[in-house]
Amino acid sequence: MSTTTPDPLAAVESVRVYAIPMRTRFRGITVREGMLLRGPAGWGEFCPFDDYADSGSVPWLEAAVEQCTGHWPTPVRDRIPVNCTVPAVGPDAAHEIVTKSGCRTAKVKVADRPGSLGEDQARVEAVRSALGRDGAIRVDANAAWDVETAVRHIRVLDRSAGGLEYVEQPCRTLSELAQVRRRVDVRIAADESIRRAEDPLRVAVAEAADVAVLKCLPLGGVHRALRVAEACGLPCVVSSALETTVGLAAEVALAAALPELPFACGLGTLSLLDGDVVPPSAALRQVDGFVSVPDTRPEPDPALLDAHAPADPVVAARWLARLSRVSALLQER
Ligand SMILES: O=C(O)CCC(=O)C1=CC=C[C@@H](O)[C@@H]1C(=O)O
Ligand SMILES: [Mg+2]
Repeated sequence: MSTTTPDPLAAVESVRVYAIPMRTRFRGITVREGMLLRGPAGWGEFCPFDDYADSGSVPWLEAAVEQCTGHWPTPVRDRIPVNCTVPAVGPDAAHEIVTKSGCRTAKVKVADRPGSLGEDQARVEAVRSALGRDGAIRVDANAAWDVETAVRHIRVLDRSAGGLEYVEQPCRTLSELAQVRRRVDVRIAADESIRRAEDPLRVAVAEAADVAVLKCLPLGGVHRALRVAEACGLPCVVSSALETTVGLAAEVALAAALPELPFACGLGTLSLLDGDVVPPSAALRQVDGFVSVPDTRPEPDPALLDAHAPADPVVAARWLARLSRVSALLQER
């Protein structure tokens, strides 16, 4: 017997495509693209990175639909401590990013390319000099190392940093993370191991990591991410997926609702984008290391939506086609 599942986009009233340049190349991205969906509860953001196939983009769509049709859980805090994010830039630029941010925690991208250890050390040293002794430094290797390289580089970078708060995703697999974790004195955080897992609710991350990084858009929404937090049983850090204020609002809602928030969150990322879709007064920008939890939903400014619409119609057509394929997959589930 076949059952008809409802069209996931049935409640969506309109969609807009955006293309916003990045201030600095980040994660290989120079222009952040995505879609905004308007529904009865407000706006949602659908913005899977290019390396997410259609099946991996389904949770991103679930998150967008949750945003524009659902409700947020009750917040337990009214502001979120955040880290500044330092891309793979030179030491002077890294120093300036940290100083200008006012944040007391910095997340530094490392292992951007093979043979980058010397540059990584210089970047981390510059970040320490900008933060002073009492700031916290974490590094993110985005799964670039094998176990031996990870152990060696983590020890070196821990010394350069004068102590690392944690290392995010040093290697690809959970078993590699567990091996590294047994051999270094620095905490290990899992990001891709959770957000790219087939079933994030069942990832046995406890042996492999000390901290779980949660991004609610790739995890299928705020409510699903809260269940992942509970299931993994680790302290959680909420980190953005480089969204505009619309998607960032969901990440902030997650961080606001988590029962415990022992570390700063990676939610100061609006400064990486050269533009936003809401007026500056409503932008979820960090100030002195905190993002305030808003009590209203983000409302894009029509003029900004127009200003950030992609100039090339091929880009909009590509996103509309992606939305339609991913929503068909979601409907099949
Ligand atoms: O956590 C932060 O400080 C900012 C967000 C961030 O670093 C990332 C956002 C999205 C994709 C990424 O490759 C990257 C990450 O790996 O955590
Ligand atoms: Mg990461």
